[in-house]
Amino acid sequence: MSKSLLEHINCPEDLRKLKPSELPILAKELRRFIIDIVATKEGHLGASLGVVELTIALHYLFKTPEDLLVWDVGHQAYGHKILTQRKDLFHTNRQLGGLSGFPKRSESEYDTFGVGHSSTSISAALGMALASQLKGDQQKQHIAVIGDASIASGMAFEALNHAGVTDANLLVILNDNAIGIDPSVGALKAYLTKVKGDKKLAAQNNIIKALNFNYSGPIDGHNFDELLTELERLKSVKGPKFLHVITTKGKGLKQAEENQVQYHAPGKFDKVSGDVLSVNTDHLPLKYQDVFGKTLVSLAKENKKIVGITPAMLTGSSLKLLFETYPDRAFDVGIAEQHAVTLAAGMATQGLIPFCTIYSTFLQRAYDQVIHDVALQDLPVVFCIDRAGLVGEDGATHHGVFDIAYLRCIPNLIVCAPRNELELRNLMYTAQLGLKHPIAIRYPRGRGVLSAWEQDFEPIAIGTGVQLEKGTKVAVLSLGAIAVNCTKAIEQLKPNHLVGHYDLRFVKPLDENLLHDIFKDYTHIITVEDGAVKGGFGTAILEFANQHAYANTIKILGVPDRFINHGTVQQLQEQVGISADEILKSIQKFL
Ligand SMILES: Cc1ncc(C[n+]2csc(CCOP(=O)(O)OP(=O)(O)O)c2C)c(N)n1
Ligand SMILES: CC(=O)[C@@H](O)[C@H](O)COP(=O)(O)O
Ligand SMILES: [Mg+2]
Repeated sequence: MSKSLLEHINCPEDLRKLKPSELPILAKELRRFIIDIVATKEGHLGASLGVVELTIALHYLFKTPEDLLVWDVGHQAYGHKILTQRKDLFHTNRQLGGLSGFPKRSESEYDTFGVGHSSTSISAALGMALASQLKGDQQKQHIAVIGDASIASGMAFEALNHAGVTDANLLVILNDNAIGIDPSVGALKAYLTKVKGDKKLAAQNNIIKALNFNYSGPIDGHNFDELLTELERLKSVKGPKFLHVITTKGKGLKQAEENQVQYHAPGKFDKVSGDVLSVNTDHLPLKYQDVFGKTLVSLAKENKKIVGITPAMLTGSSLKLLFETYPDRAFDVGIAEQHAVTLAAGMATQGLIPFCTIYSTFLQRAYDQVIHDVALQDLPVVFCIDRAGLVGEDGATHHGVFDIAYLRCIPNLIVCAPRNELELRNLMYTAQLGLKHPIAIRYPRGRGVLSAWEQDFEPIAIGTGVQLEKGTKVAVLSLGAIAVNCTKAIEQLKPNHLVGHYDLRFVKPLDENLLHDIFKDYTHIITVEDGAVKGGFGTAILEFANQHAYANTIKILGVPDRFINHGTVQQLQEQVGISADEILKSIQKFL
């Protein structure tokens, strides 16, 4: 039986031995390879399928890894990984100990820049190009591949603005498929749509040319003739260049082309039919994101001041539920976390109650806006911080483990975490009752723990915790949803009189009355959080103990001072010592 082309290819040097006429065959095989593995191992699908031809063309024509290729976000880089020495390992993608789902410098010399968060590629590639210039290297090519949603972000614009006044050897490739995770938004999207239909506009009234780039395109990103001809030409064009490529997200798998939102990361699917494997989830608790979305709709019905804001995670955060009910009161601002936060601040100055929902990891990008625009002016913005804690397979770039530490030090800001869906609802309810300060409510990725999550709203007094279990010797203090692991650990000790369990709920302000009682009643304290130990919840408890000269032993469980890679949430919690079993071991040391 004759071997496939892909079987012969371990690295781009092998690829470069192929004839141009063989590339479409390779593209077909590469697509099949990606589909077959992602169907069972899960991961990001649509984006990688969309850039198969572009990936092959880039490695075919450029001399990678000497020429530097930077992928933006990196969720589209599966083809790149497979063609750059990782084909045999690709089945381990995103699993514990396996390949990362994103380019990563420590994984391969072909991964020139670590990514996961969007809109960094132009800055990084420009930095590399300027470094080459300073080193006197005239030969090296520097290429950033960025999507239409990612290029609309502030960071990407900052980089274009800089690049346009340099003579750096930089090629920016815009992979325009008119969609991010959800359909792309904004005036730039409208402009790009017009350019696709009206080539004259691209030639005359061109926003990229105005920034001093040599613009070409739009070209068909699935057509090798067009791609190879244009990329070859651009190799010898000096200075900053911009190639506008049109592709279809999910290309080559019918369902992925037709349902681009779902097939961004579809979970398991049938590799032959392409259908997503339907799992009956009726008996399972809702996802936290849906409790947020549904609760916001209920609150917005009663309180006309409520609006919702998301930076490009309309589906992921379930803000789409508000959008479907009140389209005028829900804002998807694109990948623009900084803008989302300051937009919320502006709205709050005018008496609106903005619920700004942002993944914990992406809020990192808007840190100054949280401090300078919201907290400093004490504006009552409600931050609903989704994907807080370890998120699993997306890994180090996406774990939401820093927010407790980076928010707790900000004056005026209330920081809390619901233990379950009811508490999430009640905290959201409390937040729109005329609160005079900003509040951050953090909750995890995935499902909650309750079946009866929808009950009458009850306000929660700010800065109050609750006793879940009374003990005498060891007090376990948890913050938020990680309480479930503590409960499971303590249940294994039954009959238990020694171990108490308290959900502090608020890391700021702390429930000092409750803490005084705990420190008086127990000798040993164990704090548990799904966040960074340095500066986090446990540290807050330690500060309290020091301030009041308590001498109890305090053990802090949480995410240690290193980046945590990918794996299932359960595996990673085990690894860092916050799974039920690991918490139990820590408790037993004090018994
Ligand atoms: C700073 C940041 N915000 C949000 C995200 C979540 N995110 C990942 S991919 C994506 C959409 C990217 O769209 P685009 O750049 O058009 O690439 P495509 O998926 O179409 O290939 C978003 C919003 C992110 N990775 N980084
Ligand atoms: C690549 C990226 O940043 C997103 O696609 C992210 O993986 C979404 O995470 P959730 O699956 O938690 O929505
Ligand atoms: Mg796109």
